[in-house]
Amino acid sequence: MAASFLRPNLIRQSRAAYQCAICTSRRATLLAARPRTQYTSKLLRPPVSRTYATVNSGDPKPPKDPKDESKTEKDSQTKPDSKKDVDQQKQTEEQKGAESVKTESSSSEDAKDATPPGFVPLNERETKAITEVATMIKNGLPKSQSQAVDEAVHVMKKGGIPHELREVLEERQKNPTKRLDLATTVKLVGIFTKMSRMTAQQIREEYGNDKVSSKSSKTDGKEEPKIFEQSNKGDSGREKSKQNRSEGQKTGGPRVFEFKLDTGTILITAFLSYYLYRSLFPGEASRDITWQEFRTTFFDKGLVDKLTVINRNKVRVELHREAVANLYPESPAARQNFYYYFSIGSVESFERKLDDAHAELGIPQSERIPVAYADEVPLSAAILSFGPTILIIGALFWMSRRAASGGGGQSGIFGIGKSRAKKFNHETDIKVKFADVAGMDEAKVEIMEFVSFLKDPGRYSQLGAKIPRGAILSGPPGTGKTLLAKATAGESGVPFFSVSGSEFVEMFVGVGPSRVRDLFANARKTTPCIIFIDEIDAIGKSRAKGNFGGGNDERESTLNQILTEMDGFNTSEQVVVLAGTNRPDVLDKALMRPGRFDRHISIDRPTMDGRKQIFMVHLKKIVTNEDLAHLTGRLSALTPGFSGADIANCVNEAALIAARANAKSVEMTHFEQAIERVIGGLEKKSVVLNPEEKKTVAYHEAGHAICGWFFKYADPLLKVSIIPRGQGALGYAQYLPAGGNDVYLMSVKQLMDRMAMTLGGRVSEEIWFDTVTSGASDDFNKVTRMATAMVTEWGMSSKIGYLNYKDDEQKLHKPFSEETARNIDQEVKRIVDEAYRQCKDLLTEKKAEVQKIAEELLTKEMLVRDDLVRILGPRPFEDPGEFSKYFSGEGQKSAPPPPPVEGNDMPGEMPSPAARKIDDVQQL
Ligand SMILES: Nc1ncnc2c1ncn2[C@@H]1O[C@H](COP(=O)(O)OP(=O)(O)OP(=O)(O)O)[C@@H](O)[C@H]1O
Repeated sequence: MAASFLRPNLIRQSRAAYQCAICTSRRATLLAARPRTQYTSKLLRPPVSRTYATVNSGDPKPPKDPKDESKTEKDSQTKPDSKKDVDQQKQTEEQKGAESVKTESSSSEDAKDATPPGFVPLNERETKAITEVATMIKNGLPKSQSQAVDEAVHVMKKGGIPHELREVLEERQKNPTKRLDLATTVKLVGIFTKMSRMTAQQIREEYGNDKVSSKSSKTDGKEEPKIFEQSNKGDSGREKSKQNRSEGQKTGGPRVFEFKLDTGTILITAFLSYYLYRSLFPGEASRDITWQEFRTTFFDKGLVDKLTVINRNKVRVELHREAVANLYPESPAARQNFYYYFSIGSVESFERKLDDAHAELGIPQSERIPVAYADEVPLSAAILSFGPTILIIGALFWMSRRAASGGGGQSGIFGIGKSRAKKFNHETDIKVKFADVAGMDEAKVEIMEFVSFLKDPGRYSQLGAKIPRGAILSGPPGTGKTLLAKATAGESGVPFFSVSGSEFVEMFVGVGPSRVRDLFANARKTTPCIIFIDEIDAIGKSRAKGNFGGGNDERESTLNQILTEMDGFNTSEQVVVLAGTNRPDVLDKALMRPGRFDRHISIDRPTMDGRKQIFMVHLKKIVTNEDLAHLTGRLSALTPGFSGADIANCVNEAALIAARANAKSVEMTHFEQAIERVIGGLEKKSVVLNPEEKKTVAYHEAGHAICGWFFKYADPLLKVSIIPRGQGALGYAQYLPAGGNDVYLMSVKQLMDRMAMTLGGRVSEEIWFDTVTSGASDDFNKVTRMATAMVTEWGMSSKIGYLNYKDDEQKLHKPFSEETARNIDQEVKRIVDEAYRQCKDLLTEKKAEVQKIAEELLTKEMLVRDDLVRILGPRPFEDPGEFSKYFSGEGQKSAPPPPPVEGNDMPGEMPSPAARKIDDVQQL
């Protein structure tokens, strides 16, 4: 705000002020010698003269009388050099002032209200003194400047003088012969400048005010003029308020609100105000000017200290700060770090111009203004170039702060190398004991050794025995590997670190090994303890195999780190590492060598006995009134191939079904429904088959059932239904595993009977309908796989011989010749054709039985083993083994188990009674 109206003044007034200031400076002579005619009075005249003539700020400025101007100039040129001259000068000034007032009065006759009232001329003594001082200052100034001083004096005579000037005057009066010293001269120049500027602005404001003017008109000459009365006003105001306050207290009048300000409040307020002011009106740090402005305003006046050419296109003007500050205390140029800039076309032209200017002013070579050259990057460009870096650092900082604030320091960028292992405390978290792990007796014996080592290491060390570092628990999903590891920790009463192999893998390089290090470091702090790494195949894959297609260095280095850490254990360190995997075959050999995972404990799906025990464990948790021995036997017979997790799920499912039926306890039917549901999926009542489709499904299922019933080595049917279930299965059937026991070996006869039974559905359709359906595709798939395995793996084809061509998906080329391939195809087809013939012969022979079963199915939708016995008579072959014990009872609602599960070497292919029927637990 201030800058906006000061700027023109600065340019106009700087000349007058400067000319005085330099009287005492080194360059005074130089400048005095300068041809002064170059300054035109019009250009240099301070605005005071115009302002003074215009009382009302809103009025247009009256044009200057050229006569007056020339006259003033003429007067200014007169340089009094004696006391007489001074008197004469004084008279001239007075006369001029009077004339001026007269001129103003006459020029404003039309607008009387514009006449400035209340002007109090100085008393005679002061007038004389001020004129004297002005004369001294004017000495050596160009005439235009003298005129400016004259005009300031003129204004002062009307408006009064400030205290400082009065002091100077008094000093002069005491010692009239004394010459003005440098400090006083500078001070006086400042006062004159300020005076003229203040007069220009304030007279308009102060004396345009009627109230003030009427008040002022009453003042006599002894009083301080209004424009310098502010401090007095303040004092009297304070006194008045004091007076008011005491009066108010006395009279009980309105209380005057008082602000009590302490130093702290003042400082804070000052700081806040400054901050607010700075943010609203940011101070200038630079200002652009033109060459001409530079020349006339600064250069010609000797205010320039140094010039710096920046980036060859701009020049920074460094001024003599003290001189500028003394002359123009309010000018921004007086501030530190404020610079003027002007643009140049080229450095050469600038240098030429500067040389010319120096020459013009007659400045000798040795005193010329120094010019420096610099390359500077603008702040904005610097910020821009550093922007991305700052942004990244900021983001990292922010992320680290976030990491530190949440997630216990394990999330975020700095927690990335920390192990994610969950630590279970044996006292609070791990309640699992070996009693909770049913079956797997051999595995338990193996792992028990770790428990006794952790409990009593001395027993082993005293005999010099080294305890195995760890064990790999391998087996199909849900067979209780984690449970066994937990039970080990629970039994030995040590902390248990559980982590999944995949948690070591991150997208950042080096995170895996670092997490491994961290995990083992933590474990060592809390020895004895157990580390359990689940799904270790995620990192422990064979390095040779894993490298296929580019390799995975990160995974390898994680594995190496595990190997190193396990090697690094002291024999005394009681840290046992257990690892679980479903794919022991892909693990790196180095992991399995003695000294690392010494023990390899294979946990298979539970046997009949194991299932019984597992059922027993889980049945304890639910309410049932059934005979537990019979129940567990029957249920385990119904669930061949079920893993521990499947059994746990079944028991829980049964409890849920019972709860849905509002039963008081869980009954056998609930368990059977649960098993059906686990095997076949939900009944889909919404899928409604049309009668023709239903008939086809019924005859399809009847074909399977008859085959199962009359082929000796096929699996006899326990239950069949044509209610759609699961994902697109239109029928559902359960069979007793062949021979009534868990199957470990399959003979050619068994395989042929099973294949024939699998084809029973399609053959029945062919016999009973004009056309066949797509419902047997899954059957064909199974049959093909069985026949292929017979030919290529089990050596059951005389043509191919005793060779194993097991299909390996990772191999791109078949390991046999084209001719062998053709022979394999022929043999597979031959076997399937044989099975087909066997099936067709049977179903043609038993056409009536097929029809009976199918019709019954269509009416009842579901048949159990007893229905089959009723319709077909007892099965012509004895059912050996334990199964008969649980399924021979009359009227028992049977829910027979699914077929045996395909193990590594077991076929386990079963017929699909209907399209996409799910009858193999492995497909669940
Ligand atoms: N032998 C068993 N005795 C009792 N419950 C068992 C047994 N095996 C499995 N379970 C049940 O199955 C659940 C899952 O078992 P667990 O998590 O140990 O399987 P896993 O072999 O580690 O599976 P994955 O290989 O998928 O990790 C257990 O919580 C438990 O309820």
